[in-house]
Amino acid sequence: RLTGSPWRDDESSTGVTLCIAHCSSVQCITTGGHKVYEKVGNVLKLARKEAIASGIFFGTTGWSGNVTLLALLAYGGTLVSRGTISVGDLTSLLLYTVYVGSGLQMLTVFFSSIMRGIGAGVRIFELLDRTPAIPPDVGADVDSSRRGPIRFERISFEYPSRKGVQILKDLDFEVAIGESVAIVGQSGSGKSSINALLMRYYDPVRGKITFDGQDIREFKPSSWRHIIGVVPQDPVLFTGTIASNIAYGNEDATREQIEAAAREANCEFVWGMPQGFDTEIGRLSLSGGQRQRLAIARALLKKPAILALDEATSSLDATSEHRVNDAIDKILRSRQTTCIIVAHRLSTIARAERIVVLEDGHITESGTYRQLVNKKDSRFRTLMAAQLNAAAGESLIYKPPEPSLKAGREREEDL
Ligand SMILES: Nc1ncnc2c1ncn2[C@@H]1O[C@H](COP(=O)(O)OP(=O)(O)OP(=O)(O)O)[C@@H](O)[C@H]1O
Repeated sequence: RLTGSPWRDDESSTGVTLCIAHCSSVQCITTGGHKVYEKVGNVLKLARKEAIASGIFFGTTGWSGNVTLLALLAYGGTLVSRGTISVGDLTSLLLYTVYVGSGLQMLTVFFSSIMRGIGAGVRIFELLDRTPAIPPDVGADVDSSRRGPIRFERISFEYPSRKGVQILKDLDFEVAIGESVAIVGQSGSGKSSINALLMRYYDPVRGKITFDGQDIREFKPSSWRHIIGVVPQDPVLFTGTIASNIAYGNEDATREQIEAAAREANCEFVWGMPQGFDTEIGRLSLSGGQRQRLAIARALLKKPAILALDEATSSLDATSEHRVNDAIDKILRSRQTTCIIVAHRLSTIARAERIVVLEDGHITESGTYRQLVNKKDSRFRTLMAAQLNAAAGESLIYKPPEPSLKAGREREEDL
């Protein structure tokens, strides 16, 4: 209780923090931010309680201090008038009492500040003391120049927070060096979970993932993650310059390397900015497509052995999607990097050399774009029916990317 403050009320303070962080969503969903007022109201109630409690405490101590002084003055005055003590004695006594009293009062203020500090510290230390299920610095280092196939061997997986719900069941597939594989499936089929396992945010319940024949659990997670470039659906930017955002995680990168990665990722918009790579940006100060391309540049700067694209084009408009797909194409064409692409958009999926269909936690279909599209009653066709029909209708308008791969050539004939 002593270490508490209104901000120790986790539910309310987390609610307020979330509401402020996502204020635009809150405003459009609740048309007036009622939730924010509700949460702020809760915090305000607690703050009022705290203010009343400290008001009573400081009021009482201040009042009793003053009453003590007056009593001393009255009693001391009578002693002086009787000649028992001198005026000097009384003055010294009063001064000492004032010093000791104000010292004690400062001690109580200091004490309450310390208690608040301890309260805040406890939360931080609770977090720091948590033992990660996957220690980030235990295991063998992975040489950043190492290349090899990735194998998902009979993987079964369930989230620790949802025991008993199997997300992946006996998942078995391989991605060769430099190959690009698109994972397709219905929403919630477990596509992103495959990436989460690859990144070792979680370990499978059964089975193993191997890289170059070695179980990835033998690698030090921080070192393993260093050879993987990730482009998520909603990339996070940090407050700082564009250059520092691209170089995030690669602090030793030179300006030339940063610019080369930006060029490869089609970040031409950076050169159009008044301060170029030194332009200061915030969390959301670029468009979705620009953020996506910046994330691709960030991933490319690592020269990753594996590139995991997780719905990188799902939320983009046609122009941004085209620019991002073009950047992805350049990577696929170089064949230096093994690519695992989780995507919903046909235009992105069709760029991969091989497509695997994920259903009910395992792979139900695998093949090139052409094989799956031409296969009668294929699951891929059912899943992509709407987009395939739209693509068929627009086949005269839709221009597929430069076919650098065999699969690309096949796909071009089909679209
Ligand atoms: N952190 C988590 N804890 C518990 N369950 C989760 C977690 N993340 C995802 N899930 C559940 O796992 C299942 C698969 O989720 P996943 O995100 O892998 O699907 P997805 O195929 O990528 O979906 P989408 O295409 O909509 O992104 C879903 O049922 C989801 O509710």
